[in-house]
Formats: sequence, C-alpha cells, structure tokens
Amino acid sequence: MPAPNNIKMEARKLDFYYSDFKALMDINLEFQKFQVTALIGPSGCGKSTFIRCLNRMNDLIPGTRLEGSLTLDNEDIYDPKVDVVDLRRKVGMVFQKPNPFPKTVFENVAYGLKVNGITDKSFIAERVETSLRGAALWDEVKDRLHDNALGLSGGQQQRLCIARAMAVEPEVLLMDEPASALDPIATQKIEELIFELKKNYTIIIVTHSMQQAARVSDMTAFFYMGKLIEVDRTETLFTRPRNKQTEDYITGRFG
Ligand SMILES: Nc1ncnc2c1ncn2[C@@H]1O[C@H](COP(=O)(O)OP(=O)(O)OP(=O)(O)O)[C@@H](O)[C@H]1O
Repeated sequence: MPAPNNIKMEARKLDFYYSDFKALMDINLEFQKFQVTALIGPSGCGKSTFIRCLNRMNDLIPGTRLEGSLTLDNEDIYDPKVDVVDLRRKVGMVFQKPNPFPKTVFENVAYGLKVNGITDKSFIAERVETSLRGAALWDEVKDRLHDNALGLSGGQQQRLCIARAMAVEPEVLLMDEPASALDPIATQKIEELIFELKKNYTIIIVTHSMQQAARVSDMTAFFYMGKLIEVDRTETLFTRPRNKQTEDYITGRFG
C-alpha cells in the first residue's frame, strides 16, 4: 500500500513574475497537514509574494504570472477549472494589519457565510459563536456582538479576523505577519491561538521574528532574494542550518 500522503499543499518549480521582474525562482516546498510552517527571510525576499500565490491573491495584481505548479490535496489550484471563491474558502488568509469591516462583531464573522449563500439564522449564530470561541475571543466579546468591530483593541480585531477566516471552515490558514502590529501580550495570545489552531488546520505563517518562528512553527523555510534557500524542522534549522546564508541570517549577520 502507498504511504499515506500528508502533504496538504505543494509548490513545484514555481516561478513568479511581476511583469518582467522575477520575484520567485524555482520554489519547491511542501506543507504537511496540521503543521505550522514559518516563512522567514529578509525584507523583499518574496515571502509575502509566495504566501499570496497559495490562495491566488496575486491574481488581483495586473501583469503577474506564475509558472510551475501549486497543488492543494494534489489538485492544481491554477487550473482554469478551479473556482477561486471556493479555493479562498478552503485556503483562508489573515493579514498583517487587522482589517475588520466597519460592521458589528457578529456581522464580521457571519460575512463569509452569507457570501457563500448561507441564510439559516440559527446556523449562522451557532457558527459565529464557535468561530469566536475558536479564536479565543468569545469571552471578551459575547456582550458586544452587536457593537462596531472597530471599537475592539488591535489584538481583539486580529483575533476577530481569525474568527472571520475560520467561520467558513477553511483547511489551510495563511497568516502574513499576523502579530506585527500588536503589542507583546496580544502577540502572545495570537501565538497561543496558532498552537491550538494547528490541531484542525494547516498553517503557513510569514514572520519577521525568528523568535516567533521558533516558538510557533514545526517547519521553517528560509527565503533569500526570491529563492528558497533551506527548509527543515524548525529546531534543526535554527540550531544546525546546512546553508551558510541561513546561518548568517539566523545569527543576525544580515537582514
Ligand atoms: N505589486 C508588486 N509589483 C511589483 N513588484 C512587487 C510587488 N509586490 C512585491 N514586489 C517585489 O517583489 C519582491 C518580493 O516582495 P515581497 O513583498 O514578497 O517580499 P517580503 O519578503 O514579503 O518582504 P517584507 O518582509 O518586506 O514584507 C520585492 O522585490 C518587491 O519589491
């Protein structure tokens, strides 16, 4: 019998262009189910570009082009037959700056369900509660569900965005520096949350903080100038990197 395939997403020979500029070169990287993978590397190395390929967010930028393949459960996500709305339901995203809609807490979380055509009010209310609990925010907002989300603190807003992403039950969560705009306590809450979330989701996180990568991730991938230099178990990459550029970066010699 073939070994069980635990690969949730996989990039093969991936090149990415912004018009003539080649931002990613020959990326080969796989993401295991229910693991957290951190993408690290100096500013401009292509981390955000790469993570945005994973749910086709770059499609929205004119003049961009991708070569090679990117699969979700062995299916090519760039196949013309793929429904991008459905792909983004399966591969949710949380951005660097919390970006709740100027709507109530409840409406923020219910939004994706409504976009997906769900109208059953009791189902929506139940899913809103489960998602807020899952994002470790329920206790703080259960009496403020109908207040404007913009009145929440930055850390609460970011957990609300995580709840909003979770409400449509994605399989993969992409997080592009989710804690960079937050204070240390709010950051710690997000990190604890990531630890909980990986029981149910495959998580890919871009971070500038090597300490954060070391704390939250199982695997770490080091990018430099559009190339994937090294990927390994986080502990190994930070203690015994195989590549000189990785070593220079993690020891603070550049970046
Ligand atoms: N919309 C765009 N149009 C053209 N070039 C872009 C665009 N977005 C990013 N780039 C370029 O692609 C390269 C990779 O950028 P990217 O934002 O992916 O890097 P990053 O590693 O995420 O950086 P940072 O850590 O600073 O966010 C950079 O040279 C950047 O200038």
